Amino acid sequence: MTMTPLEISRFTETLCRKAPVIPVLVIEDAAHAAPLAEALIAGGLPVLEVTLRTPAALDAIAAMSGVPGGIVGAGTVLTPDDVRAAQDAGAQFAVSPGATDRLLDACEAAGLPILPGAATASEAMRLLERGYGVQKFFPASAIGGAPALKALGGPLPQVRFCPTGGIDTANAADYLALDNVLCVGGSWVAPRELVQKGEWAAITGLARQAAAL
Ligand SMILES: O=C(O)C(=O)C[C@H](O)[C@H](O)COP(=O)(O)O
Repeated sequence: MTMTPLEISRFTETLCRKAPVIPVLVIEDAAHAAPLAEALIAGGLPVLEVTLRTPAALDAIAAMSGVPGGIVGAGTVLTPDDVRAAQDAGAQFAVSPGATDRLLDACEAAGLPILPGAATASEAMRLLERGYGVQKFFPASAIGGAPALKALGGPLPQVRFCPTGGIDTANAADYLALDNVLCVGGSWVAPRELVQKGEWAAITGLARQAAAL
């Protein structure tokens, strides 16, 4: 079923309001997917983004989709093929570092809500013109961090963001304090080493801290 940009924006706004942090997950072994999802959900982070950057990503999305209480999406969605593959695997939403018309067309046609990325006023305006009032701000810290996002909020207060890229416990609160920030995305809640070692309780601890931000 197709979705309009407005319907997509409503969906992504609800998604971004579920918890202050969306974990960005790079999964190398699909066997880690279900326990990792359980650990993050137990810590209070139900919205999970699995980046399509590893061969295991689609299997990981499929495995995580079976975990109760979670909402699993695909990150690094770049092409219409990615949109199809993510949806087939069970992804309920897509996240992209930027946005192209081809990608947005594919998501709308497939009815896969997308959180499209913007890094400048012109990119944010272009998305807004098409009906996307909820956007990812990427790569957040490298392009000026919370002060840059606050400045964008002056002329563009109607755009709400999920900043991602270089965010961790030390700076997440600076972003979350802004009126135009709904939530932040970050990989810090699922460090590679803890995932490799299967230290799920430690990951639940990090999730709990993030959920309390
Ligand atoms: O490719 C995408 O769609 C992404 O979502 C990229 C991520 O935003 C960053 O890779 C997360 O950045 P860190 O939290 O600094 O590790």
